[in-house]
Amino acid sequence: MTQDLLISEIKKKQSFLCIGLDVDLNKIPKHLLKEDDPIFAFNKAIIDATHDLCVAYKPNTAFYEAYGLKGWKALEKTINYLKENYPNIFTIADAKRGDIGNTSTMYAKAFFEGLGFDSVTVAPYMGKDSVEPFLAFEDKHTILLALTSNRGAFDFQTKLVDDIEVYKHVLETSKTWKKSENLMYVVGATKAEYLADIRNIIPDSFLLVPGVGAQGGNLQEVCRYGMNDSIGLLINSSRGIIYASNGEDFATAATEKAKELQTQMQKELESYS
Ligand SMILES: O=c1ccn([C@@H]2O[C@H](COP(=O)(O)O)[C@@H](O)[C@H]2O)c(=O)[nH]1
Repeated sequence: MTQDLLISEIKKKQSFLCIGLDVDLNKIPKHLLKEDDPIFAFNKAIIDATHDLCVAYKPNTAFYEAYGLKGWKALEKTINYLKENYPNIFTIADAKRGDIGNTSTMYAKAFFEGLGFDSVTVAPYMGKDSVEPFLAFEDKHTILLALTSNRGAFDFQTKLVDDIEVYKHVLETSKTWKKSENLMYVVGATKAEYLADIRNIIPDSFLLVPGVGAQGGNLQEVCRYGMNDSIGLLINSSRGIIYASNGEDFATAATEKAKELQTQMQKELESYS
């Protein structure tokens, strides 16, 4: 999916919401556990109930890998369901991959060709030759971890190297890589105070921003410092939407939570334009 199509969907839906499909069988409604494939049944219901309100879905692969072959099959069914029914929705495999070049190529093939995701999250730690194999894929997007939402982000990402924070090195250096136009970046909503500096380095890139809701990030603050002329933001919420209720009404409860965020996003879009 091209970035232009993503931007036009954001404008059409007045939403830059990404919904995280982090399925935990201990948290989904009990009545779904008797389905053949409870993970897919849950995802299908959530997607059908929320697709009008969001522009992206982000399954975190850990939640599928944890259930072995059944989990991986549920992930495949979920992405196929999205592609067949809602082809204009942007899909993100939150897999945080990255390895030596030939291995990265295989990871990229697995997520872009095998599963058909539009994008995958990648860790920058192993450098240029570990990321460029992902960037080589046409109309696919590599979402590089820049400044993450967790406390551990301060262990390395904000440390100074040559008087510059490591996450700034990641942003500056990655801009020099081949096909860097296919890059987007992860910046945690809990790090909104860093967004002005980040926008000085990468004014035009899309940011995937997890950490609103359960992690305490503030949507308005993220918009104030992170939005650009093409909006440039995908704000993710996972648990806050998909586990709004664990009863029979879980899908309606997810719609309501997604609607709350979409309404706030619409207000931000109106005040920005
Ligand atoms: O910096 C990061 C990078 C990734 N994540 C992932 O996003 C979701 C957040 O889920 P919530 O339930 O909305 O907190 C989850 O998959 C994380 O692994 C992140 O939180 N921060």
